[in-house]
Amino acid sequence: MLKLENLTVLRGECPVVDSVSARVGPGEVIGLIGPNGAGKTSLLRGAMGLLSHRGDSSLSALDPMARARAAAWLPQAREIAWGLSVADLVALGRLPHGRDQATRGAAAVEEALRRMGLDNYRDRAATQLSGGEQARVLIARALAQESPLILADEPIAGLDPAAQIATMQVFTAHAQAGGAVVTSLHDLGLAARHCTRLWVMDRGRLVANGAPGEVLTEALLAEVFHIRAHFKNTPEGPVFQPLSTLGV
Ligand SMILES: Nc1ncnc2c1ncn2[C@@H]1O[C@H](COP(=O)(O)OP(=O)(O)OP(=O)(O)O)[C@@H](O)[C@H]1O
Repeated sequence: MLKLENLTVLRGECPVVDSVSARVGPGEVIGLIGPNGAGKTSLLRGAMGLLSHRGDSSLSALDPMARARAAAWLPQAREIAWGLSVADLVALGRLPHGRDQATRGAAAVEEALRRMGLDNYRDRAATQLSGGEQARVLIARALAQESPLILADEPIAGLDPAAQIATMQVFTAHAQAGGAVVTSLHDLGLAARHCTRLWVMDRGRLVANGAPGEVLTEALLAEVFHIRAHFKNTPEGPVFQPLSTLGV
């Protein structure tokens, strides 16, 4: 669903993502983790073809409409400027499908509103919602797009705990229905619990790529995140708790 080959992303003249190669297949929820400035946003934007890059991303070669049908992009900046109703804003996710899918489109919008718990918000002006509510509307817009792949940049930042878990569960459901998600996030506990695989970025490089239990080692947490943490596999899934910072 996504293939990155030696993807190097430039900000101006400066490479901020260094020769990343990775693949995403159906059924995967990839958690893209790493410290501030590690290159997570740049990797996602480069993969979408939104930043100048060297190397290849299977998405960047597509024309914009085909790319939007292949992948929904949820950027980190989530200010809503248009005073549309929530339902109309979520319906914008259908644009890549043109007019010929009007019936399917209405159903997809309803499903997206339901999944993000927005049924009772449909007629509200999106600009008059709280920050977390607006974030849920934008996730719903991405779901309504019905693209097999979702690339999301910190989609759960600013959501309350229930909405964070619900969103990760929505991503899991999307993957289990044959899609895939790549989402950056800073909550390593949610990453460990809800992601099938983690990509760890550090100073522009992909330094680990594997199952949460394999990746979140004491050594990696110290080296990349400069923290000490408690990690335990429980019957309810992995539990991860950062404990203290380490000197850098
Ligand atoms: N517009 C820009 N121009 C130049 N350099 C930039 C620009 N935006 C980001 N950078 C630099 O690129 C590097 C990677 O930034 P990026 O936003 O991809 O990191 P990130 O891992 O998403 O960080 P965060 O967790 O803070 O969101 C950083 O060193 C940052 O300073």
